[in-house]
Amino acid sequence: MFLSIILNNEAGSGHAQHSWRIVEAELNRRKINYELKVSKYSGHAEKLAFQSASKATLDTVIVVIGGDGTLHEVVNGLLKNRRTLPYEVPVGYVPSGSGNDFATALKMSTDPLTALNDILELTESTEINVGYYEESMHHEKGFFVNNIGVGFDAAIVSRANSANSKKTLNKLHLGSLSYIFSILSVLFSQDSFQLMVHNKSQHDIYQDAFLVTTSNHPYFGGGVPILPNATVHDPNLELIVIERHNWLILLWIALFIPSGKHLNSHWVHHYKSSSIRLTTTTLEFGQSDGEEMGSRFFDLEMNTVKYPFWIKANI
Ligand SMILES: Nc1ncnc2c1ncn2[C@@H]1O[C@H](COP(=O)(O)OP(=O)(O)OP(=O)(O)O)[C@@H](O)[C@H]1O
Repeated sequence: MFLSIILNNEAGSGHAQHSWRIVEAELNRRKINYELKVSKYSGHAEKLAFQSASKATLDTVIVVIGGDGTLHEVVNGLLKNRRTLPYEVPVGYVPSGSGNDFATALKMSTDPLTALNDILELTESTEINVGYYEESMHHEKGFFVNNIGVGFDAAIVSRANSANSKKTLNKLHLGSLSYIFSILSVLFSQDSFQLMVHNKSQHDIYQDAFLVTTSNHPYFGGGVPILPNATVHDPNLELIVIERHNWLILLWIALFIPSGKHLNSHWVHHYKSSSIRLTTTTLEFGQSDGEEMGSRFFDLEMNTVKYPFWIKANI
């Protein structure tokens, strides 16, 4: 086995650096062949993944050390170039981010040594469903391992990334504080919007959509089981639409999320389908696996594709 490692030192407010030190020592101790590529800027891991896969051999595994955002970039680098690459190089993962929703969904260990040993012990890849989207307004296509959100969760991502305090809090390893401030400020300031959901022959219009998330598995926002029955092994995607009438109702719905009973609420709408299309009539924030899509009109069509992962999925 040859490991092509893609490391994002910034992930998990520096936690990935700590993971790498442990992984490096173990690889050297066991005399495993590897190369290291370090992501130097946002979007770089996508290019690095393409480079690694372009010169891969049949025994290559690309190992991501980072968070959901780094995994997202690597998967995009491989899947967007699927037709030109010589092999479908499997993706291994040492979860080292802040949220680690993909790892939570697959019940993967977040201990770097255990995650590495799981990779080294495996003898074959597992095919997992990954989300695919086409956004017609901007002629944009891409893949997601976790979810695509329009509205509330995307506004939080945008607010957290632009908060002046973020860099200072990250340096103090208090990045999650800037996230909490962002949730509270978006909860009170974000307006509801008009949304159309097209699901096969069904067309629904919501006048007061607030949280609109299409997911490949249960978790978003760092372990919140928003769609408890979704799974990466099912080619169907799940969509949740939460309407906003007042913030007290939103808090009431949030209280039921841990038990999964929020799905029974009058203001919560749930879809499960192999293909989902969403359109908005106002400018809204979007996010894909926690990466900003910007504020824009959306005409978003989503489905899933399969890709081999070198991951010991415990589900
Ligand atoms: N060298 C780099 N310097 C700064 N940012 C980078 C670098 N390489 C990648 N990035 C960006 O870092 C961001 C954070 O990475 P990632 O999402 O993996 O970690 P995280 O946010 O801590 O984890 P999670 O998404 O699981 O909460 C991503 O938006 C990615 O695009």
